[in-house]
Amino acid sequence: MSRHQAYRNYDYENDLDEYEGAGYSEDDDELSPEDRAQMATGTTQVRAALGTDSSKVTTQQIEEALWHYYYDANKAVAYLASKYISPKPAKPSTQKDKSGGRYPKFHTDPFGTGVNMQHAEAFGSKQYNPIIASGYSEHKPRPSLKKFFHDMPWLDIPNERRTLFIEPPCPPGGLLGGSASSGKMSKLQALAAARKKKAEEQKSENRKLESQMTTSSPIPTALETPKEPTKRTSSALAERLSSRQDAKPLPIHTKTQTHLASDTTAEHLSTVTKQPYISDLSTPKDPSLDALIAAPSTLALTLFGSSTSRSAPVPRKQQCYELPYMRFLTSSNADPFSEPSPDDVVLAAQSKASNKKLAASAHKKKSVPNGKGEGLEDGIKTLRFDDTPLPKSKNLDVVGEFEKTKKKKNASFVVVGHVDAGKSTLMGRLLLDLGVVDQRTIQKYRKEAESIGKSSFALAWVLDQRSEERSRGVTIDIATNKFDTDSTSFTILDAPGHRDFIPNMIAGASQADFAILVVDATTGAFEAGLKGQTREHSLLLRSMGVSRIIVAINKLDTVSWSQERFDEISQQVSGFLSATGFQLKNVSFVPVSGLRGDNLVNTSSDPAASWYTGNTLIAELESSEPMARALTKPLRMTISEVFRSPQSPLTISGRIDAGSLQAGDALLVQPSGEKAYIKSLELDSEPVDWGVAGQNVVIHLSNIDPIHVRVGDIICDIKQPIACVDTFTIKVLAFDILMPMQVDVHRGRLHAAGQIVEISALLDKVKGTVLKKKPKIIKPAGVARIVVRMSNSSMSLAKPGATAGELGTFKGYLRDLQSLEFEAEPSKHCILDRNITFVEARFKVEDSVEIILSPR
Ligand SMILES: Nc1nc2c(ncn2[C@@H]2O[C@H](COP(=O)(O)OP(=O)(O)OP(=O)(O)O)[C@@H](O)[C@H]2O)c(=O)[nH]1
Repeated sequence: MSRHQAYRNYDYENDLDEYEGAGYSEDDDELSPEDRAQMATGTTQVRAALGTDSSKVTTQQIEEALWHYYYDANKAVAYLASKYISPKPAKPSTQKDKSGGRYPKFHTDPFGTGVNMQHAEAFGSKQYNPIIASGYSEHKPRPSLKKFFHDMPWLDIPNERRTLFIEPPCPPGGLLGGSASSGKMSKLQALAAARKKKAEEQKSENRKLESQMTTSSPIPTALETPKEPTKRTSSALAERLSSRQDAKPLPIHTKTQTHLASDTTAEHLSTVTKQPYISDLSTPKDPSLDALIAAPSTLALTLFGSSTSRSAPVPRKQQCYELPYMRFLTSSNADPFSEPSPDDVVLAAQSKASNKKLAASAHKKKSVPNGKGEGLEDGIKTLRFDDTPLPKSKNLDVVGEFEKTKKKKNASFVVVGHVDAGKSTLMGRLLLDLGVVDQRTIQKYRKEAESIGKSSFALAWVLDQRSEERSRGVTIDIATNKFDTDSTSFTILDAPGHRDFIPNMIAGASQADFAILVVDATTGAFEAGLKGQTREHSLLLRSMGVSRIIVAINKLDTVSWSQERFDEISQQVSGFLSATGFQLKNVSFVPVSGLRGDNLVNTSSDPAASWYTGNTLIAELESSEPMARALTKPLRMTISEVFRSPQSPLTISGRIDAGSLQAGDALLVQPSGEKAYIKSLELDSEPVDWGVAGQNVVIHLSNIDPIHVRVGDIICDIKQPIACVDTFTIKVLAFDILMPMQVDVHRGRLHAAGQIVEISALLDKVKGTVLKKKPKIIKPAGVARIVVRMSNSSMSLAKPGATAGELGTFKGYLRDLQSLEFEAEPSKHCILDRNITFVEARFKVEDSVEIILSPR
């Protein structure tokens, strides 16, 4: 039987019956062998001590006495002698225990009340003795109490040695009842006493003054003398109120009065509130008011003590008690708001300081020759209330500094491809082989992955850090990591392959110099990918201006390193990429196995892979030139993260697309148009003074409210800011039928609803000349110039993990942006609200464009 079953089957009633003694018998109280031995020895000793008198007591009586006195033969003898051998006459009845008087129950409380049974009997309190109540009473002579307790000396302490309970005195006034008058005073107490004395003096002076005023001006104010009470007010109460008024015209807190002064009752109430209702109660004018004053409760007496000596009977009216510590409130501190608070003091000092500034500025203006008195006005305008000091700039020649440094190249690459192509595993393995991640970590990941049945994902966990990504086995957001080779400092941007997370892939691609397109060589998987995200990602890369692609044909171990499979895939992908607009000289193919690490850092040792003699993946990465940096162009940086850091409540990060920046620079955040300052900045977690195009930097901003800064916004040069537009003209290559229609406009993680409002012209694909003006429709593969207008309401931020539904679908792209002209209309500035995105002609700077249109 299980433990649970045992509990279920347990017969509580039966057991409780037994416990309560329904079947109680003497046999149940058998003595232990040790008790028996002690009892036998004790009995012998008692009989010996009693001598001839031992015949007057039974063995049972001896045993009972021994039991009671814990086998102390002497005490048992004394007891037996007094009880049975020479008993005192006429003793109150005694009772026999239910168990035959053999057990200590005789003197103990069977209900656990802690009451000594014999003691209770002595007081004649039958309610404590259930034995008597249950009919077990027995008339037996009992020893006197004194005698009975003779061996308990603590009950017979002489009076002079007894502890006296001394009643605590009334609170003397020290905080928490601490001494205020006796003993040596602390400095604090002395200060408090001095203040109190001073305050009392002042108070008495005030009283004198008031009494003089009352006598000299008999015209009472409405608040000082209540009008006739309304009917609702009882006459007794009215009398009491008026008597209070008469009794003490104390200072009035006008704040409380003004609120309620609209009707008579309110006036009364306001008048009451103004009174410190404590002390005047003790001297009611009318003796009938005694009836209204309740006697203090016991609790009040305990808390506050008696206002007079308790020994003398106290007239009721004098039994009114002050609230604790109220009498220590002096006129100087009776009103806690009568003096400025510490905050008020600080504010006053600040306003004084700013007044000084103001005065100085006004003075300056006044001294200007025109003397038209505009100085003060202008001074107020220019007055800066945000007193955060502006960060100081070192005014460095950043480009010159950058060129002086012999730093490694910086390159970012995005890893894209169909879902489960093996992108994260490939990067995890690369980092392991490069020594960026150690074997122990991988072992740990392997163990953890095994525990959730995903052991094959252990390497992917190096980049997939989120628990959701790990449990689902898919990448959700861009994961970044860094590694260095001899020549270059690389930033990995591992993109999600799942179509639901396309916005995150776009965000990653927008920061990349080049891409690794991972293709799954497994039979069927490559074909599925080509219809899916292998194709889509390639198109997006092209749209983002990424021109260099390394195609990693992965999982070749699953096809026994078949060279034919490799060639077949290479051919198909080359054809597709060239059709998409990539130049094949910028595309390379590497056969790899991410899981086993073949051809990543080291050439494959598998004999089946010996046919490949080309570069490893890392060699291909090193040979890839990052995009040309637009160092001397105006500053442009898309914000990829906004967060709070220990250095600043507003920290942003992103890749500098163009230009340069340094600590202390003023920036403009678009589209909010708000100015900010660079407090400090970091590169690779190290504080630096400056940053240039191509670097991923962390910037701590100051002097701007965080509400003006969002992910996807652009940081730009304050003198050459980016223009915000809502209508723009672009040249597009149509992948689908194109006509005046609703579209989604995407830029990085931002997107906005838009509309093709006009098709200006059909263009020649090669020469770009106009073939037809204002065509109604453009067929797939046609090139056209169109005008797009964005709506002002649908711009939104694509949160990490946002699904395609939230962003609109990417069913097809309207153009290849490589050779586009971009004709933004700066006259139509985006000033409607923050929901309007803006478009920038970035491709003119770096030959890359971030705008994607998708049909709605
Ligand atoms: N046999 C074999 N399996 C591999 C190889 N590379 C990856 N895999 C397996 O492919 C599965 C998916 O790997 P991931 O690295 O998560 O794929 P991914 O492309 O990053 O997935 P998403 O980012 O979610 O699109 C895992 O079970 C890996 O173990 C390889 O070279 N050989």
